[in-house]
Amino acid sequence: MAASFKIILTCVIALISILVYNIYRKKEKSVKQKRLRVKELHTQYNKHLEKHADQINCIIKQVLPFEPKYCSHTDIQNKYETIKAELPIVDIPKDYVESHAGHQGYKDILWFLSNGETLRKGHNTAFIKYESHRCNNYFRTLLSNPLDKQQVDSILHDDDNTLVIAGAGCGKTTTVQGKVNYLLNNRLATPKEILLLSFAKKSADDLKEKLGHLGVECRTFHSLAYQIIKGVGRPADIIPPEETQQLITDIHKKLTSDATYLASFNDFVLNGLRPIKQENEFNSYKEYIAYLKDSEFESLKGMLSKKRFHKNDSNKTLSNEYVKSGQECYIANFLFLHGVEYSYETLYLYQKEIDANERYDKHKKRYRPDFTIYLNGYNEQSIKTCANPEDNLIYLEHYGIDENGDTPKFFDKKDGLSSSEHYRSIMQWKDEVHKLYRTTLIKSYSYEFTRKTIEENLIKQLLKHGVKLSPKSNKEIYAILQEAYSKEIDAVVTLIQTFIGLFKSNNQSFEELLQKNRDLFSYDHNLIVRNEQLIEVIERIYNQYQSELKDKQKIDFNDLINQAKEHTQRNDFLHPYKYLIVDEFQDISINRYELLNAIKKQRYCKLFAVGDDWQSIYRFTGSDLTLFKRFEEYFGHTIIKKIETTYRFAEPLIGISSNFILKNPNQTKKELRAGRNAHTEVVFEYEKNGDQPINQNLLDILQKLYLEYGDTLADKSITLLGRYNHDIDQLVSNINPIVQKDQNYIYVNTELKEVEVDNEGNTIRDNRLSLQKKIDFMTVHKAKGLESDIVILINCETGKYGFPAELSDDKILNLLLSGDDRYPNGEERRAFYVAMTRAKEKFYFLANKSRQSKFLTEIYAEHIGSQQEAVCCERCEGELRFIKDISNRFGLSKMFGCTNLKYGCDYTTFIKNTELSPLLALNQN
Ligand SMILES: Nc1ncnc2c1ncn2[C@@H]1O[C@H](COP(=O)(O)OP(=O)(O)OP(=O)(O)O)[C@@H](O)[C@H]1O
Repeated sequence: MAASFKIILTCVIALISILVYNIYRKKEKSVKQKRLRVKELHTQYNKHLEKHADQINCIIKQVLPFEPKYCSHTDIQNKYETIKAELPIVDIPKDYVESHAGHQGYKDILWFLSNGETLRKGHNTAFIKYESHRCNNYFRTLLSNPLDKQQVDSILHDDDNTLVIAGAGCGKTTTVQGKVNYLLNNRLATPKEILLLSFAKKSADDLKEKLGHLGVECRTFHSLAYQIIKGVGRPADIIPPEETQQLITDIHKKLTSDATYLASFNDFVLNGLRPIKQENEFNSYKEYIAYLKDSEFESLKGMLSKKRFHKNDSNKTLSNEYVKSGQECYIANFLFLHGVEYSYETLYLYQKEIDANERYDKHKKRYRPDFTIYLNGYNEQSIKTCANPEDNLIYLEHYGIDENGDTPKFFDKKDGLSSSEHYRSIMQWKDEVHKLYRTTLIKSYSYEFTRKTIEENLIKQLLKHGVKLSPKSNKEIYAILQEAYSKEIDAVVTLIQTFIGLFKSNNQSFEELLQKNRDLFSYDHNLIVRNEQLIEVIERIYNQYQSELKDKQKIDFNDLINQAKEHTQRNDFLHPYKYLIVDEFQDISINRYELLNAIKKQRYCKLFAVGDDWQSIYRFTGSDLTLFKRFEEYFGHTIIKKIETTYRFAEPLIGISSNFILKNPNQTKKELRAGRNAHTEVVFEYEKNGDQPINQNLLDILQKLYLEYGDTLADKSITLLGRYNHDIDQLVSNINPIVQKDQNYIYVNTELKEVEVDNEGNTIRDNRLSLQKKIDFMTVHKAKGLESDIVILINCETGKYGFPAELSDDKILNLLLSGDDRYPNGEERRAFYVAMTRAKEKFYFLANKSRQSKFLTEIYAEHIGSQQEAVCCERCEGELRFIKDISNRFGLSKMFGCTNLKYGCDYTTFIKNTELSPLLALNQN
């Protein structure tokens, strides 16, 4: 037993020993192998260092060091490329003990490869610091004014792409001048290697005047494109933009002989241009009134009467027919275009009888049904002498209720009733009145517009009551539109021109656009349909336009750019440039970007772009803000710099204008500051005479200016700005203070006075200035880039042709614009900003208060309104106007009414004379 145990134990011990031995052997072998591998690695690495000793040396000496100049993103990428091409990279063994002479150099190269970007930034910061110090005197004396720190900093940054974001009057052109001079002076480029580009001829000529003598090429994009095409040997016959516009207008005229085209076009002018919104879309009465003011619904009949009256047709009387909603405008036009004789809001036949009973209810007093329709050849005048008028007319009431009989949510509650209950009680009262006096009443409802049954129902009811309908032909309708809505027709044609310009610049297809229309406006079916209708019209014009260009063997400006891009892409044209410098970069369009990109891709060159996205106002020539906003996504690695000191204007205009433009969240944040210790005043001047020409207001402004400036006023530059050329028509010729008027200026001849009397009535000062002055007038778009001591913006009103001009901001353009430019009225807001920033010393907003633009309301509320007591209508926040004095047992009081009565707000209030606030007292005038 004991023996066998011993044997077993011996065996176990022997086995364990063998196991332990084996483990030990294995470990020893592995250590040996590892040592061998490390040795091998070291040998390999040493061989690598030896083999590439020259390259390592060369890289250390020639590639790694930064030259004493700006190192661009491409420069460092080139260094990486050189290193990779010259030196295969191997890992340094972890426990390598430095024994080789090349080791440290190799290590430095590896470190450079992983830290190059940080090194580049450090180098550039140091270089710019050094260079601005070195060139301090140079930049101080280069131009008439010393360049400021941000301008110099922008110039010295010399990356692949540099975008300089400027403010108005911050010296964009000055910075471009500085850049060109610096490049030439430091031999970074020869004159032939620099191309200066701008968008408008005026600005390219300005650059030529300032820099042409240095031998650099200054061009517009179009002249560059022409040059490229000419170089290829096929000079094109080009039609300029004015002719393009004329051609599109002519094509439209020709197409009006086509019945389908004409029907679609007429329908768009009548119903598509200002789509009718459902009243329930508005949250407040204020919002609703603002929409009515912007849309300015005027019936065809009203417009015709106005036009004929203003043509001095003595047989005509003026009947202003401002309908109170888009739906009523639609009904009025429907009646008119079906040959139905009607009048709008005429007093009810038995109004006197009703008034005798309804003394205190204003909804029932002076009852005016919406439409009075005359039968059997009668009209508003002849019915007065008719023996039995009720047999020859019917009334039409249009009720603003939905299918459940509810009113829009912003309607007022009344007498303890909800707005719907109150409205329905009035409807019932009207039914009773017509029954009582045996007059015929037909009705239409808001919800019929949603259901699209309005026309069908109207026709049915009118025919039932013996109204003869004689619908006008499309040709007749067009002739009426030409007379009544001529500006609308022009606006649609201009919209089509803008659309075609953007369309050609974007290289999209109509199929793509239709799809985009469905996707983008999926929330609004009516808008989709309305856009499709317009796209159909545009496509007809576009096809004809392209085929006429082909027949005439001509190309337009967009083709010019597109063709030049293709030649550049095919290397038909080889560019010699090292630098592309673009001024006014905010005006860049998709096809101009593609041309720039083709040049850059063909052979490396740097892009230096200067622009101000706050002043991008050339959307109608194809400019797209996205290219500015997302510059780096389009052009690659970019350095962004800002120049924010404005040498033109100062506070408070800087604050007011910056605040205004930054309401659009898509605009770049900038902090403008004044470059001189000055003050630029902003003045709100409200017209006193309502619809009178503004001559007197202008005289008042000049008189006030005289009190401030004295005789030096004669030397001040004064500019009148308008949104449209026709804004100057608000000024009337040949009456004081205007002696002459031209499209581009007015000539003022007046005497200004400064008279002061003491307490006894003795004159202590009597200064007079006989002012004969030419005051320039121009549109905001023309004024871009210009400046004046005093600027007066004369169109600060609401409406289709107001400012913002609602007709120019059509949603259909969103199909061709990127998301960055879809802020409501964004383009008009920028144009308003451009207007404000032309002034050096004083900026005037001149407006009629009851028609003031929403832009002006916004600025006024933010900068002035808060300092004054608000005096406005409690319902729609419109201005109150004095109506009459009232004397009753409570004493003397005054009646005020809302100035938005024209748009349907009949709010009135009575204020005791003793409680009148100073501002309301002022409103009596
Ligand atoms: N560093 C400076 N110091 C003083 N004045 C300067 C400086 N830079 C530019 N200016 C002046 O400011 C004015 C506006 O310059 P410039 O016309 O280049 O501005 P801009 O940015 O192109 O203007 P806008 O944006 O309105 O088109 C010019 O009179 C110019 O001489």
